[in-house]
Amino acid sequence: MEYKIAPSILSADFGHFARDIQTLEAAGAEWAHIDIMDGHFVDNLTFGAGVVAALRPHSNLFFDCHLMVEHPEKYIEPLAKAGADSMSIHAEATPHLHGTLQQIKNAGMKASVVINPGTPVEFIKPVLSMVDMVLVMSVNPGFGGQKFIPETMEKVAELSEIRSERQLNFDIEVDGGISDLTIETAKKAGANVFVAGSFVFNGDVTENIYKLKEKLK
Ligand SMILES: O=C(CO)[C@@H](O)[C@H](O)COP(=O)(O)O
Repeated sequence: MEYKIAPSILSADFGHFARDIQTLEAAGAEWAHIDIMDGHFVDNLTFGAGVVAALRPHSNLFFDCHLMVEHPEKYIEPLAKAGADSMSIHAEATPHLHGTLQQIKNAGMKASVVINPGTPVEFIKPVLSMVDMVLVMSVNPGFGGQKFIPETMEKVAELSEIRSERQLNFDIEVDGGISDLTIETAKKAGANVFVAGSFVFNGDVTENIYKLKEKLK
């Protein structure tokens, strides 16, 4: 599995997204992680497909959109049109998980399922054969700058085992509290895509991405 750093623009300068996303690309980040929050599923409100569409002409990065919203199905068409590459939806957010993931794939995007720290892997077993990625939240969703929850890595290890047992192919992404101190723990558990917000944007972005990549060698 290829390792990927996916900086979260939740910690970027909201007045300069285009500039900051170009800095990420120049610094060697593989993906841009785009946190879409509706103020209902989580207590924070960010932006929607309009901002994704506005950023698309400024970057060739893979746009990894993490939907922390109720009714994620309503965002599929707008995000596909906006140029999103991937859409990650919370297992806790819809009673129609399988159908919504299928709709995402039909719209031409990669489909990913997300689980909160309190949600077991068991809950998403029925969709593992159809997803491109599983995102394991290593903090409770809604805000950047929170402390990494190490227990969530047990779920990363469990997913990694299921993947090899069932000969599946999905990426495993971790999100929340990832820094140069925690990334190795996530890597050892079996993750290959690492979201980092505050660690990347607090200080020199290029240097911070380099520090994360060094830990993956
Ligand atoms: O989805 C979220 C928060 O809900 C994340 O993507 C955060 O943006 C990660 O921020 P840090 O924990 O790396 O500061």
